[in-house]
Amino acid sequence: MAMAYLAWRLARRSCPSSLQVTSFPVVQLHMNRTAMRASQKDFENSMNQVKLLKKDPGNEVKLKLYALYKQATEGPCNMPKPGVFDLINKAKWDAWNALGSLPKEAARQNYVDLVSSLSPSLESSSQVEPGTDRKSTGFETLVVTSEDGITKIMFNRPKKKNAINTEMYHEIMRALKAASKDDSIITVLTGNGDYYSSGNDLTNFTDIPPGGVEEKAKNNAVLLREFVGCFIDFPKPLIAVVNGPAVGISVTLLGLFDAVYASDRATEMLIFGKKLTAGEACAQGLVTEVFPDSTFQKEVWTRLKAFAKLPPNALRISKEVIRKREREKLHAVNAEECNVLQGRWLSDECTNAVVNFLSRKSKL
Ligand SMILES: CCCCCCCCCC/C=C\CC(=O)SCCNC(=O)CCNC(=O)[C@H](O)C(C)(C)COP(=O)(O)OP(=O)(O)OC[C@H]1O[C@@H](n2cnc3c(N)ncnc32)[C@H](O)[C@@H]1OP(=O)(O)O
Repeated sequence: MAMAYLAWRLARRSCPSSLQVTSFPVVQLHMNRTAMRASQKDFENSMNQVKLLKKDPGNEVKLKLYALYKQATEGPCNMPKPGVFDLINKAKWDAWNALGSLPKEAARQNYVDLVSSLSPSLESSSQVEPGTDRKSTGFETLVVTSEDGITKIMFNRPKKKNAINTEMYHEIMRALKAASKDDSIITVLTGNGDYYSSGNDLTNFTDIPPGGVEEKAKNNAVLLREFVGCFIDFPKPLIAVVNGPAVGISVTLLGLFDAVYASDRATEMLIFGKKLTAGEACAQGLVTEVFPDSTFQKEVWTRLKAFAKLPPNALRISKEVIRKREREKLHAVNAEECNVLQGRWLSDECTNAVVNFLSRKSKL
């Protein structure tokens, strides 16, 4: 973690204005009424599409749809918690409650995204013009969509606060590689639910291979180096839309983004065991701009859509000019950090921290 922070400081030092340089001209746009209606219309279309589904999407998806619908129409869960034996209502309550204070607008968007991911047959009935809104399937832990020149990679483990498990590390790398080659202009990372991400999934440390913990630590270090390397080498403007609290590696990675927009609901950015509010992270240069949660999605996506209309080659070339001066150093710091981490993962301090977290429920 310390070294990732160093990478961030290094990036900022060697290019003090890098956030600004690739944070594009400020375009003052306001959500117009057409856009707001379209969003509500998409939501209504999606509700109709759900009724037309030919295949049962399964209980987990149905619960997600239920929760997002309730959140989008009524806001945060306001029902008393059902008793333990009332299994169905308890599952519904849990799903809704897990969305925390996710804004209605974001819930509506997530509902639309989820519905359009459910069946390829829906796409033909969708009113979206073919080719303007594409969803990549084949991801278990992400929802990846491409629309209006923006590829959106959304962490999609809201019940686990978007903790990054091994599968998600691999899928993020795959999604970034695909986004670097697709026809989108900018790429956005964001989280589904009330968290941006709670960082490394601590259960990653529990699956020990036959070679023991040393082999595990070594494999993790190799993978982590490749993972962070994908962010260092990503060629297009990369934007983080930090919709809620962010922890650990999800925070340290922010230094490698070109712009970071945070909701003021991201009250916790855990770094070095210290909590920063989004405003404090902004003052430190880790976040580009903070928005009130009530207007966060609207303001940020309006801005991003405007960025995506900027000349793509100029954006890429600007990023390359900046990044090439620091790329070598960033890779060197990344390699060093992964070596240090490989040792730290074998320490008693790390084992104790993981065991404490994983056993905390049994202590209650
Ligand atoms: C490339 C491949 C390499 C693979 C591995 C090595 C990579 C190493 C990367 C670098 C190393 C470290 C950097 C880090 O990211 S360290 C930070 C790790 N994160 C944490 O310590 C946060 C732990 N979580 C919490 O403290 C809390 O959950 C919370 C985020 C403050 C939220 O609290 P809450 O009370 O609101 O919600 P809670 O009930 O705790 O959580 C809901 C469910 O989500 C599960 N969960 C949350 N975070 C994690 C996590 N990080 N790992 C695993 N599981 C997590 C939690 O257990 C609950 O699950 P359940 O409902 O009990 O089933």
